[in-house]
Amino acid sequence: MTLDTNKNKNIPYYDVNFDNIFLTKRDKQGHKQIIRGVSGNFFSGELTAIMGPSGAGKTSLLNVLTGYQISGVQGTIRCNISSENGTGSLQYKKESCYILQDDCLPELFTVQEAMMMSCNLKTVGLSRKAKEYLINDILTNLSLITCRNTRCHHLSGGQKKRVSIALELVNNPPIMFLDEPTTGLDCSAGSQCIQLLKKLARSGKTIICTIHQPNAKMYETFDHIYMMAYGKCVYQGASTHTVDYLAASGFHCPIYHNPADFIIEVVKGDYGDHTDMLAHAALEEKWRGNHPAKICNDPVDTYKNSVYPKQRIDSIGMPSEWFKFLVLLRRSGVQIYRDWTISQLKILLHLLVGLFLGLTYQNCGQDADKAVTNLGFFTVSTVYMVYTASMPAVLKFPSELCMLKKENFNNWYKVHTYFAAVMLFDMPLQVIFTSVYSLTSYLLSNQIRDWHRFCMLLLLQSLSGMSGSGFGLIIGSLFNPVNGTFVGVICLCCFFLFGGFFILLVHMSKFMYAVTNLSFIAFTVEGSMQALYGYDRPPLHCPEEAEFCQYVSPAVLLKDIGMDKPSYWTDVTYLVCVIVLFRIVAFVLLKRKLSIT
Ligand SMILES: Nc1ncnc2c1ncn2[C@@H]1O[C@H](COP(=O)(O)OP(=O)(O)OP(=O)(O)O)[C@@H](O)[C@H]1O
Repeated sequence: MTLDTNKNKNIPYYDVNFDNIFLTKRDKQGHKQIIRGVSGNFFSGELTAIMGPSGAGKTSLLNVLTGYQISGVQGTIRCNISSENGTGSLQYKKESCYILQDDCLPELFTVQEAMMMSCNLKTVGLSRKAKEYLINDILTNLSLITCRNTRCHHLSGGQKKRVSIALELVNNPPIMFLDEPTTGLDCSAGSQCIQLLKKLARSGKTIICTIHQPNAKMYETFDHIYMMAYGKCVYQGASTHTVDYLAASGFHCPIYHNPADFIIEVVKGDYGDHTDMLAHAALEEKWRGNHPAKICNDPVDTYKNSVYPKQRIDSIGMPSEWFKFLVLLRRSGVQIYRDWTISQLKILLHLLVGLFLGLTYQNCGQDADKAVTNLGFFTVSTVYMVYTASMPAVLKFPSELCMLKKENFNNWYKVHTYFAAVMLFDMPLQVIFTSVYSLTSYLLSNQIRDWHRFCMLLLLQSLSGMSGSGFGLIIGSLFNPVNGTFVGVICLCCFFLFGGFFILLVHMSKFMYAVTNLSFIAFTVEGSMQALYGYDRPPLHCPEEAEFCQYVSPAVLLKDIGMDKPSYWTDVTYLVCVIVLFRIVAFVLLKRKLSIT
């Protein structure tokens, strides 16, 4: 279907046409029909508002039109992209962007930095100067130039909304969907936002947004109103035709009454249930405004000095996933550096805890009388490393999910690119944290001065930290932060129980001993004891004040606690496998979470 015939052929104009759309969702009572056979046309150059009372199905319709919601959808969505080059839904998704209600901005970055990141992730072939020029252009047009150096978490609600729009404008998408862009904004910021959208629409874009009861002036700004009630369309036409439409259906809008308020009152049922009658009346074409709305002759007059005069940005192309990986890697690095709670504070805490535990277990390392206490020290150290690595990881995905969902859906990057960048930063960070803790506690607890053994211990402790963070990522992908913290702690307690200290391996039944194979903590403790007491370590020192030292011989100690098999490298291999496995599972779960709609 070609909806557009007389527009400038050099510039792609995309109209969206949908026909007989149904959306059914399952809930406890069975199937619930949320959208009930709606159809319509949204033209380029027009600013369309999807309106309706709360629960009418506005967001659901937007989710369906954007492709955000796939399951339970019936009907057809067409866009003249498909009729032009046959690339269908993929191309439609590429040409459109969806700005969700929550802004989900990179909080620790300035507006300028966030824009540059968006540019780097969505454009290729532009010099840095050209990118800066483009950013300047967009920020000027969106009145954001004065806050370009402000970090996103310091922006006002209206500024945040405009930054969300600015980030998507970088690659100049011809179709823009926005879910409640004025929610949370005051009257003037809301009007400013709608004026901006109108300006963008006039540059040739198809702009569709959901909106809650706008004031009369804002209502008139919209070219096209798509009114919904109870999952049906009860009016589609120009905002200026609303009063006439309602009058033709027998509802007379009082003078000085906001038509937007009046039509909502009518469709909500304040004057009786007339949904079916209005749904039928809404099929009439005559209420539609003169479409398509007049498009500026110069399509880039929104961006007067644009670096893309009369040229679509997609002709410049998208960067490779490798380049995006590098951009995301840098973003992760800057984020870690700027968030002092996940970098500087953690290093300080690891140092302090290392001092505290080192002093608590002072002189346990070489004292034959305190050999079993030393086993406690390694268990506590492993518990500490695993716990401190896993709990932040439990919160990692939930805290970034909003931004990840938005950016991934709008084709900024693929999930595996994001995941790889995040993981690459996580591992060296774990090694740094572990080194700070291990070195301090190792020296203070007076362990054997053998750097080879220390390095073996460090390797194991680092691997246990990475396993812990992998475990945390799995929990974070499965549960929300509250449930995740709870479930995570319970699972870790079970792992700790089978760690080989709270109950010695030699005191377990065969079955329970086999269960310890599931605990990566058991492997870490065993490997640590092997590293420190194995490999023909000379006899331990028995202090004079002790009457009898049972464990002068390290080999006897290892035998008595059931860790005498030389298994250090097996333990290392096991932990490496656990790290890989946990991360693969976390990735699959994250991908699944992002695709559930
Ligand atoms: N997963 C679901 N299971 C069952 N019902 C659902 C589900 N998701 C949405 N609904 C129902 O679908 C209807 C439409 O929801 P939607 O969010 O699209 O409404 P809306 O018009 O955007 O409302 P609001 O203006 O309040 O945001 C509501 O009645 C809602 O309760």
